[in-house]
Amino acid sequence: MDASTFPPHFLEQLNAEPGYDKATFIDAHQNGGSITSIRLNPFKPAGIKTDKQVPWCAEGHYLDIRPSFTFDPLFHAGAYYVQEASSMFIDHILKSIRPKKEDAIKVLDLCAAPGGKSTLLNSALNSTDLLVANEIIKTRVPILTDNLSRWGTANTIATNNDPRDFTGLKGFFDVVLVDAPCSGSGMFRKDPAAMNEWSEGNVNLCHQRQERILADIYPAIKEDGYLIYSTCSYSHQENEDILDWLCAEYDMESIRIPIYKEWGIVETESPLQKAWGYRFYPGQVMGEGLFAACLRKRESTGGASNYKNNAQQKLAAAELDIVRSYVNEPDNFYYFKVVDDWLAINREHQASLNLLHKHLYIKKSGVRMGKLAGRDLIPDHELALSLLINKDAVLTTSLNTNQAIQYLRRDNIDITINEKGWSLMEYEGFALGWAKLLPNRINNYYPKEIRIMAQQSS
Ligand SMILES: C[S@@+](CC[C@H](N)C(=O)[O-])C[C@H]1O[C@@H](n2cnc3c(N)ncnc32)[C@H](O)[C@@H]1O
Repeated sequence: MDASTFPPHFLEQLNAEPGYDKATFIDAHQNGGSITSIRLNPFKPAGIKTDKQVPWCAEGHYLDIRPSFTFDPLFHAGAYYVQEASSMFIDHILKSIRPKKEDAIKVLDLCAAPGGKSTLLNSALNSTDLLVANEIIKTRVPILTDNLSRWGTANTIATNNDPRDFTGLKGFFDVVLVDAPCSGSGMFRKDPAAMNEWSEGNVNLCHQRQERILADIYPAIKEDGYLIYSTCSYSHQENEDILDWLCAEYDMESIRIPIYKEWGIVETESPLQKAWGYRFYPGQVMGEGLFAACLRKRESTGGASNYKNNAQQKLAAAELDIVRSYVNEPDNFYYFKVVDDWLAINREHQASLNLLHKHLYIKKSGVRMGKLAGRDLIPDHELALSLLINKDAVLTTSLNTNQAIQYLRRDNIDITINEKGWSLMEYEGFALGWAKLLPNRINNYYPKEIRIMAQQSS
């Protein structure tokens, strides 16, 4: 890749951007190779050996070689997420604005699929904090809910809404992340084909869409709450100009995020309002292109105090007892039914859930536990991957690597087991899903939609 490979006018525009160094940038695109990084799940510590830590995220690690994640059962168990390192800076922003996790907060990840930043935010939250992960595009919701399920927590709600649907939730969120759809130049190194999509016209369209999204979501931020804004674009129009527009249009204050010089991140100020932003250039940081900024809302746009709603479903006590027996510390959860499915969410979020139901199209809430058939629970995949499952209440089967791959392919598993009934299928102590053990065979219940389809190269 040389300078002539970039789209016309792209490098010219970059020349004017703060902190940009042409030679380093082009060299990183020509010779930089690809950087592999993962982020460990703090709720599923698996003792994974890694090479070097991502400086701005304690759970982020670089790998010297890119292994085949598809054929690693721990990946499917949710022990880690494969994430580009610069994106993990959002963790640093959240921890900077909330150094102590004292009062519970409500966080919205507005543009969430496939869920990289949702699982990042979730890792930094307590179970008493709520994370709402929203994705506007329906076909992108399943990957988001799968990734949240793998992470295993019961304090998340996934929704499928347009940003304007949140206007009824005035002042509801303490923190809103808008990881905006953008022109994507920050991903050129990873995905050179994205260069064909880039044009100045598209940058302008992205800018307009970003303003629309932010205007729609602004009322849902609480007074003194925070907006974290990020893009994977280098364009001023999508970054500093957006900060200028936000500060001019609304009563927002820019928040300066502490960074170390060694990290290689460029701190910028927007031209008019002097709002701080953070630019990541490949070659200067060990990661791809990113822009991030944080602002505090200084005004009230209504809401917040009215949000009390404790509508309770009538649940049969005998059924509830069965469901609770599958849960560690069952008093920590609120149980409810959606059609025949039982679900559980950290109990602090009952009122939020009821309220969100009135405004949004909910695609996942807490953990789906399964259906009752008489006194038996037909367990759901989400329950297997969740942190709330009481392993003393179920059979467990340990699989070696080959058996785990057979299981994840939804194939027959070469194993002899003498027990009968639903069994949690585990690899190195981490649950992968369910199987039903029958006298002469094992029924593999790994979900079809996420089974491994690829062939392993020898
Ligand atoms: C940069 S991606 C999000 C990546 C995600 N935050 C992550 O870290 O995994 C932007 C997301 O915004 C969504 N999107 C596209 N148009 C949108 C709109 N008008 N309003 C809200 N979200 C939109 C896209 O479907 C996409 O999932």
